[in-house]
Amino acid sequence: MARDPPSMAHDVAYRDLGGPTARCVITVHTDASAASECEVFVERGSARTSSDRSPGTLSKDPASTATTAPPRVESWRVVVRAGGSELVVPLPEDARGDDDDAVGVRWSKKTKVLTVTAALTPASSSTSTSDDAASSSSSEARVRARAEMMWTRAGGVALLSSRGSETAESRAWRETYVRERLSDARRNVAAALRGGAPSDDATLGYKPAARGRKKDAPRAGDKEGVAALRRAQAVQRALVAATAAGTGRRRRQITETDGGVEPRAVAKDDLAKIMGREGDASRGMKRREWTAPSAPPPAVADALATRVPPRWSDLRLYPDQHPHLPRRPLKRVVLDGFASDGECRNACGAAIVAMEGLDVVDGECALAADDLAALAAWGGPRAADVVDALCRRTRRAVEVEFAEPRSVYLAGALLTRLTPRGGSGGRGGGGGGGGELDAEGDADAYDANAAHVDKANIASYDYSAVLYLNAPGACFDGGEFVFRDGGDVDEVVLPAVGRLLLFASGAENLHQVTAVTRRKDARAPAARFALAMWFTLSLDKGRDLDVEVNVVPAAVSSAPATAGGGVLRATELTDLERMLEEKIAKAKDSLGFDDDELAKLLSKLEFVEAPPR
Ligand SMILES: O=C(O)CCC(=O)C(=O)O
Ligand SMILES: [Fe+2]
Repeated sequence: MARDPPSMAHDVAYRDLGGPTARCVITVHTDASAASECEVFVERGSARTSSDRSPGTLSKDPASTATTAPPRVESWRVVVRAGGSELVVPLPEDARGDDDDAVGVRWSKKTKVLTVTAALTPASSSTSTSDDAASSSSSEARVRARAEMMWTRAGGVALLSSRGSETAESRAWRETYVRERLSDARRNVAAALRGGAPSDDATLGYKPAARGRKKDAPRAGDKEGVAALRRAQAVQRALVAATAAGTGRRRRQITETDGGVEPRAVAKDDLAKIMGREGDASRGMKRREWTAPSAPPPAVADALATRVPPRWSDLRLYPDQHPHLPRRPLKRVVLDGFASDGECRNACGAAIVAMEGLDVVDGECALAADDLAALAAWGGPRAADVVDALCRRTRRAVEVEFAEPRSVYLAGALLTRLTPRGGSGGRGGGGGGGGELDAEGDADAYDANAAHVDKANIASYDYSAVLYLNAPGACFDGGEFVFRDGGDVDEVVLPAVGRLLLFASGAENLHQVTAVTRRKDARAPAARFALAMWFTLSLDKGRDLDVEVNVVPAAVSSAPATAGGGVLRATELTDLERMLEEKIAKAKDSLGFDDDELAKLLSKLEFVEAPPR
């Protein structure tokens, strides 16, 4: 039966972000019934020919998004098509998208609202006369060198080979990456320094150092919610006390051959389910599987029996204490080869670039990775693509591994970078109970090294997943994941490139991460990268990866900045240098470089193209 073409009411808002950049938000209300009915194009130039058109089809599968190299940009407009309707939103004559800019597209099935977000700079600030070209070119080299240094300092060591030297592959990748992401870094640094820290406004809603842990915390007025969380955290404290590190704890290295769990090939059927439409069933994914303790340590059991009201089944602690609830699996799983080396490198690179300008607290920098539009704005479209694919694959792995018949939703994702903590180790490793709530329901700063229960901090978390993007050795020491079980056993999982760790988020999985340290002979700063993901069975607490689409069209990437094109202006570069200098000074503190070391590094690096070896 023929349907009327969907209607498309829309409005356009421009927001000044300070400096030369403005944000354009196009909100389209449509009665299209599915995201797949909508297409979004960014059109460049005045003529509408196929070569002028960079299609960014809003589809369920980001990989299917086609790209054509856009021509030189004169003007541009956004075209939205749904069914038989077409909406053309011309952007102001004097505006153009930043080179390499990310245009975010978000479709909400619930509200049928399509949001297109783009950052714009006035055309006048990006054109330059040919007189500028020469100075532009040498300044660009300087900025490149600085950007590369920043990259290295920020953790580019992730890409070193085990011998401590950079691999040819990673060098090629880094060079491309730095070139492609220079403008992102520039924007990030500018945003970061404008107000000390990036504001919400400058980051498409991305909250820099908020670890995502508070988003589900009850408000001060929500007495019951606060009380429930306090009870949860009381148990977390009891668990931490009952398994306190120190005397007599035994370490079991789960991922080592000696005394560990034997890895086995993942069955073909499971592999096909986990990889989904990504195919590639030829990859050598291996699984280790073992169990979490089925009962709490006696001291905790006592505390539960006397202090915890029965209705506190919210935390769904040990399943055998709550027989009326579905049994939660006690399984712990490690999947090796879950992500490819390339995916891990890209995710690391995304983290490195997107973390420019973000706060580092006790050596940890965390970046919300579940808001793809924000991630794209910070790390570039490729960042969003790779993280999106990894989250979707992880969701499938959770379903397969835990034979979970219910729908599993993504509740949160963080890209994390752990570097050595300053001073004498601070609060690290002592088990302070990460992210505790105060009376108002406010969480303390999360402490990456404290023993904690994920569900005691965010009640809606049901499954936890950590994908390791780099490994100890060349890059860092320490940074082990430790399950702190009753019975005096510590079960240790070592990070490895592409290794995924899965466990249920409840109290049977008290865990912590040991401090990241720098090797004595290390030539580069230590940094441990991971993508942590949490899944929930509550629809209203998570994002349905099957329904909601949050795709950044690759279409908006454009030609790399060239001196001849006059894309970068000397005045802007001077600003950038100053900003980078400030950033370096900040990095100095967090990475523990002293002034001499830094001065040496700076003098060496001023005009070179390559980072230090
Ligand atoms: O990075 C890791 O290995 C685990 C991090 C973690 O436990 C968390 O973020 O909740
Ligand atoms: Fe955790």
